[in-house]
Amino acid sequence: MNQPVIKTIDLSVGYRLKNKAAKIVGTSLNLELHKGEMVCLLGPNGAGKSTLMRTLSGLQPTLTGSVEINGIPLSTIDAAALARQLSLVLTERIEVGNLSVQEVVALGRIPYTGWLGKLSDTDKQKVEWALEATETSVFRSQKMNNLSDGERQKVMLARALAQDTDLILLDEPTAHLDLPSRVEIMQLLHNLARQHQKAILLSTHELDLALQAADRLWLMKKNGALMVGTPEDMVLNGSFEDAFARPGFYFDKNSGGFNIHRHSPIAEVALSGPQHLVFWTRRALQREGISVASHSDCSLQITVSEKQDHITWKLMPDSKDSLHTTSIAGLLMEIRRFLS
Ligand SMILES: Nc1ncnc2c1ncn2[C@@H]1O[C@H](COP(=O)(O)OP(=O)(O)OP(=O)(O)O)[C@@H](O)[C@H]1O
Repeated sequence: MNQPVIKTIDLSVGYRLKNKAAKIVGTSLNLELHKGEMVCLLGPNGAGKSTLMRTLSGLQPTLTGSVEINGIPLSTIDAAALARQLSLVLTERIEVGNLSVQEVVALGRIPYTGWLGKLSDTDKQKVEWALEATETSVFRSQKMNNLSDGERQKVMLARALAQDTDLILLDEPTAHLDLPSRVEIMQLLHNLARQHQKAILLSTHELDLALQAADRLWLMKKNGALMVGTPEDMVLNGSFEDAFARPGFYFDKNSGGFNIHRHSPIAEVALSGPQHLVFWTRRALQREGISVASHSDCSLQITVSEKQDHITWKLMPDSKDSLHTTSIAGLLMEIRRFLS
Protein backbone atom coordinates (compact mmCIF):
# COMPACT_ATOMS: atom_id res chain seq x y z
CA MET A 1 0.00 0.00 0.00
CA ASN A 2 1.13 3.58 -0.66
CA GLN A 3 2.43 5.85 2.11
CA PRO A 4 -0.32 6.91 4.50
CA VAL A 5 -1.36 10.54 4.31
CA ILE A 6 -1.51 10.64 8.08
CA LYS A 7 0.09 8.23 10.50
CA THR A 8 0.42 8.14 14.27
CA ILE A 9 3.29 6.45 16.05
CA ASP A 10 2.70 5.32 19.63
CA LEU A 11 0.58 8.40 20.07
CA SER A 12 -0.97 9.37 23.39
CA VAL A 13 -3.53 12.16 23.37
CA GLY A 14 -4.98 14.05 26.30
CA TYR A 15 -4.40 17.02 28.55
CA ARG A 16 -1.60 18.30 30.77
CA LEU A 17 -3.20 19.30 34.03
CA LYS A 18 -2.07 22.11 36.33
CA ASN A 19 -0.34 19.76 38.78
CA LYS A 20 1.81 18.47 35.90
CA ALA A 21 -0.15 15.22 35.84
CA ALA A 22 -1.66 14.19 32.54
CA LYS A 23 -5.19 13.22 31.70
CA ILE A 24 -4.64 10.51 29.09
CA VAL A 25 -7.61 10.17 26.75
CA GLY A 26 -6.13 7.77 24.20
CA THR A 27 -2.91 5.83 24.30
CA SER A 28 -0.65 3.59 22.14
CA LEU A 29 -2.38 4.80 19.00
CA ASN A 30 -0.79 3.51 15.79
CA LEU A 31 -3.16 4.66 13.08
CA GLU A 32 -2.94 5.16 9.35
CA LEU A 33 -5.20 6.92 6.88
CA HIS A 34 -4.65 6.51 3.14
CA LYS A 35 -5.69 8.38 0.02
CA GLY A 36 -9.01 7.22 -1.39
CA GLU A 37 -10.49 6.07 1.90
CA MET A 38 -13.08 7.47 4.25
CA VAL A 39 -12.70 6.57 7.89
CA CYS A 40 -15.31 7.29 10.56
CA LEU A 41 -14.12 7.93 14.08
CA LEU A 42 -16.76 6.65 16.48
CA GLY A 43 -17.05 6.38 20.22
CA PRO A 44 -19.39 7.16 23.07
CA ASN A 45 -19.56 10.65 24.59
CA GLY A 46 -16.31 11.57 26.28
CA ALA A 47 -14.30 8.77 24.64
CA GLY A 48 -11.89 11.28 23.15
CA LYS A 49 -12.88 11.80 19.49
CA SER A 50 -12.50 15.60 19.56
CA THR A 51 -9.25 15.32 21.50
CA LEU A 52 -7.83 12.97 18.86
CA MET A 53 -9.13 15.16 16.00
CA ARG A 54 -7.55 18.26 17.52
CA THR A 55 -4.24 16.44 18.04
CA LEU A 56 -4.19 15.10 14.48
CA SER A 57 -4.83 18.55 13.09
CA GLY A 58 -2.09 20.15 15.19
CA LEU A 59 -4.48 22.26 17.32
CA GLN A 60 -3.41 20.40 20.45
CA PRO A 61 0.04 18.99 21.37
CA THR A 62 0.58 15.26 21.67
CA LEU A 63 1.24 13.85 25.15
CA THR A 64 3.75 11.32 23.81
CA GLY A 65 4.47 9.76 20.44
CA SER A 66 4.08 11.56 17.13
CA VAL A 67 1.89 12.31 14.14
CA GLU A 68 3.28 12.30 10.59
CA ILE A 69 1.67 13.88 7.56
CA ASN A 70 2.91 12.48 4.26
CA GLY A 71 5.94 11.10 6.15
CA ILE A 72 6.87 14.41 7.83
CA PRO A 73 6.46 14.97 11.59
CA LEU A 74 3.49 17.28 12.16
CA SER A 75 5.45 19.17 14.83
CA THR A 76 7.97 20.34 12.18
CA ILE A 77 5.41 21.57 9.62
CA ASP A 78 4.71 25.30 9.79
CA ALA A 79 1.13 26.60 9.72
CA ALA A 80 1.26 27.79 6.10
CA ALA A 81 2.60 24.45 4.81
CA LEU A 82 0.13 22.53 6.98
CA ALA A 83 -2.79 24.45 5.46
CA ARG A 84 -1.76 23.09 2.06
CA GLN A 85 -1.85 19.50 3.34
CA LEU A 86 -4.73 19.39 5.80
CA SER A 87 -8.13 21.03 5.87
CA LEU A 88 -10.38 20.99 8.86
CA VAL A 89 -14.15 21.32 9.08
CA LEU A 90 -15.39 21.99 12.60
CA THR A 91 -18.89 21.64 14.01
CA GLU A 92 -18.92 25.04 15.64
CA ARG A 93 -20.69 27.68 13.67
CA ILE A 94 -17.88 29.90 12.44
CA GLU A 95 -18.96 33.49 12.05
CA VAL A 96 -18.07 34.53 8.55
CA GLY A 97 -19.83 37.88 8.69
CA ASN A 98 -22.05 38.59 5.78
CA LEU A 99 -19.89 36.98 3.13
CA SER A 100 -21.42 35.28 0.13
CA VAL A 101 -21.09 31.53 -0.40
CA GLN A 102 -18.57 32.07 -3.18
CA GLU A 103 -16.47 34.39 -1.01
CA VAL A 104 -16.40 31.83 1.82
CA VAL A 105 -15.34 29.04 -0.54
CA ALA A 106 -12.63 31.32 -1.94
CA LEU A 107 -11.24 31.65 1.62
CA GLY A 108 -10.05 28.07 1.10
CA ARG A 109 -7.44 29.47 -1.31
CA ILE A 110 -5.72 31.67 1.34
CA PRO A 111 -2.92 29.11 1.89
CA TYR A 112 -1.95 29.73 -1.75
CA THR A 113 -2.74 33.42 -2.18
CA GLY A 114 -2.21 34.91 1.29
CA TRP A 115 -4.89 37.07 2.96
CA LEU A 116 -4.80 39.85 0.43
CA GLY A 117 -3.80 37.72 -2.53
CA LYS A 118 -5.65 37.96 -5.80
CA LEU A 119 -7.17 34.72 -7.11
CA SER A 120 -5.27 33.32 -10.08
CA ASP A 121 -7.04 31.36 -12.81
CA THR A 122 -6.06 28.14 -11.02
CA ASP A 123 -7.50 29.44 -7.76
CA LYS A 124 -10.74 30.35 -9.52
CA GLN A 125 -10.92 26.89 -11.11
CA LYS A 126 -10.44 25.21 -7.72
CA VAL A 127 -13.20 27.36 -6.19
CA GLU A 128 -15.47 26.52 -9.11
CA TRP A 129 -14.75 22.82 -8.77
CA ALA A 130 -15.42 22.90 -5.01
CA LEU A 131 -18.77 24.65 -5.59
CA GLU A 132 -19.75 22.10 -8.25
CA ALA A 133 -18.60 19.05 -6.25
CA THR A 134 -20.69 20.05 -3.27
CA GLU A 135 -23.64 21.26 -5.35
CA THR A 136 -23.42 24.68 -3.72
CA SER A 137 -22.90 26.65 -6.92
CA VAL A 138 -26.67 27.20 -7.23
CA PHE A 139 -26.62 29.49 -4.21
CA ARG A 140 -23.14 30.94 -4.74
CA SER A 141 -24.32 34.56 -4.50
CA GLN A 142 -26.38 34.11 -1.36
CA LYS A 143 -25.14 35.44 1.96
CA MET A 144 -24.05 32.81 4.46
CA ASN A 145 -26.45 34.22 7.09
CA ASN A 146 -29.38 33.25 4.89
CA LEU A 147 -28.49 29.57 4.53
CA SER A 148 -29.96 26.57 6.35
CA ASP A 149 -27.64 24.50 8.58
CA GLY A 150 -27.35 21.79 5.91
CA GLU A 151 -26.51 24.27 3.15
CA ARG A 152 -24.02 25.99 5.41
CA GLN A 153 -22.32 22.71 6.22
CA LYS A 154 -21.95 21.94 2.51
CA VAL A 155 -20.38 25.36 1.96
CA MET A 156 -17.86 24.72 4.76
CA LEU A 157 -17.03 21.45 3.04
CA ALA A 158 -16.65 23.31 -0.26
CA ARG A 159 -14.23 25.71 1.45
CA ALA A 160 -12.20 22.71 2.64
CA LEU A 161 -12.21 21.26 -0.89
CA ALA A 162 -11.04 24.55 -2.38
CA GLN A 163 -8.09 24.27 0.00
CA ASP A 164 -7.05 21.33 -2.19
CA THR A 165 -5.44 19.17 0.48
CA ASP A 166 -4.91 15.41 0.46
CA LEU A 167 -6.31 15.18 3.95
CA ILE A 168 -9.68 16.42 5.19
CA LEU A 169 -10.64 16.12 8.85
CA LEU A 170 -14.24 16.80 9.85
CA ASP A 171 -15.52 17.01 13.39
CA GLU A 172 -19.16 15.85 13.44
CA PRO A 173 -20.02 17.21 9.99
CA THR A 174 -23.58 15.90 10.16
CA ALA A 175 -24.52 17.35 13.56
CA HIS A 176 -27.74 19.42 13.48
CA LEU A 177 -28.75 18.09 10.04
CA ASP A 178 -31.92 16.22 9.12
CA LEU A 179 -31.66 12.62 7.95
CA PRO A 180 -31.65 13.25 4.17
CA SER A 181 -28.94 15.93 4.60
CA ARG A 182 -26.89 13.58 6.79
CA VAL A 183 -27.10 10.87 4.15
CA GLU A 184 -26.22 13.38 1.45
CA ILE A 185 -23.11 14.62 3.29
CA MET A 186 -21.93 11.05 3.98
CA GLN A 187 -22.40 10.07 0.32
CA LEU A 188 -20.63 13.20 -0.81
CA LEU A 189 -17.65 12.54 1.45
CA HIS A 190 -17.42 8.94 0.33
CA ASN A 191 -17.49 10.00 -3.35
CA LEU A 192 -14.80 12.60 -2.71
CA ALA A 193 -12.55 10.00 -1.14
CA ARG A 194 -13.06 7.54 -3.98
CA GLN A 195 -13.22 9.79 -7.01
CA HIS A 196 -10.73 12.45 -5.95
CA GLN A 197 -8.39 10.33 -3.84
CA LYS A 198 -8.88 12.36 -0.69
CA ALA A 199 -8.07 10.86 2.70
CA ILE A 200 -11.11 11.68 4.83
CA LEU A 201 -11.51 11.26 8.56
CA LEU A 202 -14.74 12.31 10.21
CA SER A 203 -15.91 11.95 13.75
CA THR A 204 -19.58 11.17 14.08
CA HIS A 205 -22.35 9.83 16.28
CA GLU A 206 -24.18 8.49 13.23
CA LEU A 207 -23.62 4.81 13.90
CA ASP A 208 -25.97 3.55 11.19
CA LEU A 209 -24.57 5.79 8.50
CA ALA A 210 -20.97 5.11 9.51
CA LEU A 211 -21.59 1.38 9.32
CA GLN A 212 -22.86 1.79 5.77
CA ALA A 213 -20.53 4.45 4.39
CA ALA A 214 -17.14 4.12 6.09
CA ASP A 215 -14.35 2.10 4.51
CA ARG A 216 -12.94 1.60 7.99
CA LEU A 217 -13.91 2.55 11.51
CA TRP A 218 -11.70 3.90 14.24
CA LEU A 219 -13.65 2.94 17.31
CA MET A 220 -12.66 4.71 20.53
CA LYS A 221 -13.63 3.17 23.80
CA LYS A 222 -13.92 4.94 27.13
CA ASN A 223 -10.77 3.22 28.44
CA GLY A 224 -8.51 4.98 25.92
CA ALA A 225 -8.26 1.99 23.58
CA LEU A 226 -8.97 2.42 19.90
CA MET A 227 -9.89 -0.42 17.56
CA VAL A 228 -9.63 -0.31 13.81
CA GLY A 229 -11.41 -2.43 11.22
CA THR A 230 -13.94 -2.55 8.42
CA PRO A 231 -17.45 -1.94 9.79
CA GLU A 232 -18.62 -5.49 9.10
CA ASP A 233 -15.61 -7.10 10.83
CA MET A 234 -16.21 -4.91 13.86
CA VAL A 235 -19.86 -5.91 14.02
CA LEU A 236 -19.14 -9.60 13.57
CA ASN A 237 -16.32 -9.71 16.14
CA GLY A 238 -18.47 -7.89 18.72
CA SER A 239 -16.27 -4.78 19.13
CA PHE A 240 -18.96 -2.48 17.79
CA GLU A 241 -21.57 -3.61 20.29
CA ASP A 242 -18.97 -3.65 23.02
CA ALA A 243 -18.22 0.06 22.56
CA PHE A 244 -21.83 1.24 22.66
CA ALA A 245 -24.10 -1.32 24.29
CA ARG A 246 -25.65 -0.46 27.66
CA PRO A 247 -28.36 -2.12 29.69
CA GLY A 248 -31.60 -1.90 27.72
CA PHE A 249 -29.80 -1.02 24.48
CA TYR A 250 -28.17 -3.68 22.43
CA PHE A 251 -26.95 -4.23 18.92
CA ASP A 252 -28.96 -6.55 16.72
CA LYS A 253 -26.63 -8.26 14.26
CA ASN A 254 -29.62 -9.32 12.15
CA SER A 255 -30.87 -5.81 11.46
CA GLY A 256 -27.57 -3.92 11.83
CA GLY A 257 -29.14 -1.46 14.27
CA PHE A 258 -29.40 -0.83 17.97
CA ASN A 259 -32.52 -2.04 19.74
CA ILE A 260 -34.01 -0.29 22.69
CA HIS A 261 -36.16 -3.22 23.72
CA ARG A 262 -35.72 -5.79 26.40
CA HIS A 263 -33.46 -8.78 25.99
CA SER A 264 -35.74 -11.39 27.54
CA PRO A 265 -38.89 -11.69 25.43
CA ILE A 266 -42.35 -12.28 26.91
CA ALA A 267 -43.27 -14.59 24.03
CA GLU A 268 -41.87 -16.13 20.89
CA VAL A 269 -43.64 -16.42 17.55
CA ALA A 270 -42.81 -17.88 14.14
CA LEU A 271 -42.89 -15.35 11.33
CA SER A 272 -42.63 -15.86 7.58
CA GLY A 273 -43.15 -13.81 4.43
CA PRO A 274 -41.27 -11.45 2.10
CA GLN A 275 -38.14 -9.99 3.66
CA HIS A 276 -39.22 -6.34 3.94
CA LEU A 277 -42.58 -7.28 5.50
CA VAL A 278 -40.88 -9.62 7.96
CA PHE A 279 -38.43 -6.83 8.84
CA TRP A 280 -41.10 -4.27 9.79
CA THR A 281 -43.33 -6.85 11.46
CA ARG A 282 -40.39 -7.99 13.57
CA ARG A 283 -39.71 -4.39 14.60
CA ALA A 284 -43.27 -3.98 15.85
CA LEU A 285 -43.18 -7.33 17.65
CA GLN A 286 -39.89 -6.48 19.35
CA ARG A 287 -41.45 -3.32 20.74
CA GLU A 288 -44.10 -5.53 22.33
CA GLY A 289 -41.37 -7.70 23.86
CA ILE A 290 -42.06 -10.56 21.45
CA SER A 291 -39.18 -12.28 19.70
CA VAL A 292 -39.22 -14.04 16.35
CA ALA A 293 -38.04 -17.63 16.62
CA SER A 294 -35.57 -19.09 14.17
CA HIS A 295 -37.68 -22.31 14.15
CA SER A 296 -41.37 -22.80 13.39
CA ASP A 297 -42.23 -24.79 16.52
CA CYS A 298 -44.21 -21.97 18.22
CA SER A 299 -47.73 -21.74 19.57
CA LEU A 300 -48.37 -18.76 17.28
CA GLN A 301 -47.40 -18.68 13.63
CA ILE A 302 -47.68 -15.45 11.62
CA THR A 303 -47.50 -15.28 7.85
CA VAL A 304 -47.39 -11.94 6.12
CA SER A 305 -48.08 -11.52 2.41
CA GLU A 306 -48.73 -8.79 -0.13
CA LYS A 307 -51.06 -8.86 -3.13
CA GLN A 308 -51.73 -5.81 -5.30
CA ASP A 309 -50.49 -3.41 -2.62
CA HIS A 310 -52.65 -5.04 0.06
CA ILE A 311 -50.73 -6.49 2.98
CA THR A 312 -52.28 -9.24 5.06
CA TRP A 313 -51.07 -10.84 8.26
CA LYS A 314 -52.43 -14.31 8.94
CA LEU A 315 -52.25 -15.46 12.56
CA MET A 316 -52.36 -19.18 13.17
CA PRO A 317 -52.62 -19.99 16.89
CA ASP A 318 -52.20 -23.75 17.43
CA SER A 319 -55.31 -23.92 19.67
CA LYS A 320 -57.72 -21.60 17.81
CA ASP A 321 -58.90 -20.81 14.30
CA SER A 322 -56.63 -18.68 12.18
CA LEU A 323 -57.53 -15.04 11.57
CA HIS A 324 -56.47 -12.23 9.27
CA THR A 325 -55.64 -8.61 9.79
CA THR A 326 -54.54 -5.89 7.37
CA SER A 327 -52.41 -3.61 9.54
CA ILE A 328 -49.63 -3.84 12.10
CA ALA A 329 -51.95 -2.12 14.57
CA GLY A 330 -54.52 -4.90 14.03
CA LEU A 331 -51.84 -7.56 14.31
CA LEU A 332 -50.63 -6.20 17.66
CA MET A 333 -54.20 -6.05 18.97
CA GLU A 334 -54.81 -9.70 18.06
CA ILE A 335 -51.51 -10.79 19.57
CA ARG A 336 -52.24 -8.98 22.85
CA ARG A 337 -55.59 -10.76 22.93
CA PHE A 338 -53.90 -14.08 22.23
CA LEU A 339 -51.33 -13.59 24.99
CA SER A 340 -53.76 -12.32 27.65
N1 LIG B 1 -9.48 20.98 28.20
C1 LIG B 1 -9.63 19.80 28.82
N2 LIG B 1 -8.90 19.50 29.93
C2 LIG B 1 -9.04 18.31 30.55
N3 LIG B 1 -9.86 17.32 30.13
C3 LIG B 1 -10.60 17.56 29.02
C4 LIG B 1 -10.52 18.80 28.31
N4 LIG B 1 -11.36 18.74 27.26
C5 LIG B 1 -11.94 17.51 27.29
N5 LIG B 1 -11.47 16.82 28.36
C6 LIG B 1 -11.86 15.44 28.74
O1 LIG B 1 -11.30 14.55 27.78
C7 LIG B 1 -12.18 13.44 27.57
C8 LIG B 1 -12.48 13.29 26.09
O2 LIG B 1 -13.21 14.41 25.65
P1 LIG B 1 -13.59 14.64 24.12
O3 LIG B 1 -14.30 15.93 24.03
O4 LIG B 1 -12.38 14.44 23.30
O5 LIG B 1 -14.58 13.40 23.88
P2 LIG B 1 -15.55 13.13 22.63
O6 LIG B 1 -15.43 11.68 22.32
O7 LIG B 1 -15.28 14.09 21.55
O8 LIG B 1 -16.95 13.40 23.31
P3 LIG B 1 -18.36 13.83 22.64
O9 LIG B 1 -18.84 12.66 21.85
O10 LIG B 1 -19.22 14.06 23.85
O11 LIG B 1 -18.15 15.06 21.82
C9 LIG B 1 -13.42 13.71 28.42
O12 LIG B 1 -13.29 12.97 29.62
C10 LIG B 1 -13.35 15.20 28.68
O13 LIG B 1 -13.93 15.50 29.93
